[in-house]
Amino acid sequence: MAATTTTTTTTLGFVLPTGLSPRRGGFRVSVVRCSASPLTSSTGSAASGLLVEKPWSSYDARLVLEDGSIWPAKSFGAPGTRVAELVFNTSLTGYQEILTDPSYAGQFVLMTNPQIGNTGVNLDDEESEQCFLAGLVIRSLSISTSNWRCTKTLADYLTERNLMGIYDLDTRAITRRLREEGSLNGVLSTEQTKTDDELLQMSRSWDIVGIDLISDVSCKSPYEWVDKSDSEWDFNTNSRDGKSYRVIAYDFGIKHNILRRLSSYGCQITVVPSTFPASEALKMNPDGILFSNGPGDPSAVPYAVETVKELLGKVPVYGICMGHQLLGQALGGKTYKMKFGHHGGNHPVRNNRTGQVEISAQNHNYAVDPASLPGGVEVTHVNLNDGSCAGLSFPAMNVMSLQYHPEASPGPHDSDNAFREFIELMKRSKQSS
Ligand SMILES: NC(=O)CC[C@H](N)C(=O)O
Repeated sequence: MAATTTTTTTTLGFVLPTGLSPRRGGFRVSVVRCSASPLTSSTGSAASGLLVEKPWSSYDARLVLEDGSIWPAKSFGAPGTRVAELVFNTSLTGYQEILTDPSYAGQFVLMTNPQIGNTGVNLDDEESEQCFLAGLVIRSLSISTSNWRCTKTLADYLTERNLMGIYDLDTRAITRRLREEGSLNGVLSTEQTKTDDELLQMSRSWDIVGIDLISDVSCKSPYEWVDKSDSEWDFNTNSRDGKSYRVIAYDFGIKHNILRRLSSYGCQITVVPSTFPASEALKMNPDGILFSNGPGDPSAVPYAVETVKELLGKVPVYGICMGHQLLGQALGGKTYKMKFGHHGGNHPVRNNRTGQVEISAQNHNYAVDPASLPGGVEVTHVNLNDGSCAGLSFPAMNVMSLQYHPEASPGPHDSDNAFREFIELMKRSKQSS
């Protein structure tokens, strides 16, 4: 496939057919073929300083976005055709944790870090048993893999898990487009028999909004979780009181590091499916309940909101990400879809109670609208990039929640203290009962 068949270069670095010009909010044409790689030449010229293409790699894949742009690329995972929503992630490290975060179900993740794959993959950095995301989009795949924990290359890992991955496309230009136009649906395909128009129609006739994605990623039956964080990676250990708390964790797509952190803080955890009845959870006499992260639209899972409502006020609860959004709704608030969401390990959040700023790990496309919340519900944390709600508290019902990821994995650990706050909440509630 030719990398470029166009004649007009735009300021964003991609090229358009003659006579076309880009404009904010979309394109006048239905199909625009974009430059695959402005830095790479398939003919190769060492003298001109350009990278020389490897003879064995070719542009065998396409990413077709719903705005009509087409991005030729090279595939390094499984073959096939997948439709999903494209989001960009600004984390510099931790691609394996991102690949195994179930909250990415229904999405292609584009990494803004230009080179991925350097450290390969290992058995320790998994955040769930499976990869639920629809595919990985990167600028450059590292040609060498080097890490003492590495057991295989990223390409082999994706292929074994039947996951699509593409590289050698202009991820900066695509990221700018997502920031200007908002998240876009797209189709990733290695099938040469499908026309650009067919793929474009596929991307335009699919929508992530309104779909229940948590039922596919949640566990099917309850289980006990005992693993703690590896002592080599653990920190903050002085703040633990050594007491044990019984916690039920609703699995809407839970990341393992949430469970490891709770366990390290002294919790005995039973993980239950998203459909587990509230009455059954209460019969287990927990000290607290955690509502986990999870993929997709929080207003598409009313049954989960009902479960949260039934538990409110009966036992201390803690919501993380999807769990926070479900709590927001259960308290009477509304959630909305953000323009392009927050995905990365560099999001500043202000804790309104302490005035301190935490750099946090985030991954969400929806948020709770603070104006829709009833009196008594306090916005405890604010995302400093855009002022959106990043945390809630409703002391009258022992509720606390965060829109972001105190468990990091990947990302900074500034917010780990939130697990201790949940322990304090359970302790206070136990003492007063
Ligand atoms: N990490 C999560 O829990 C994601 C929450 C929700 N699915 C969103 O995209 O906003």
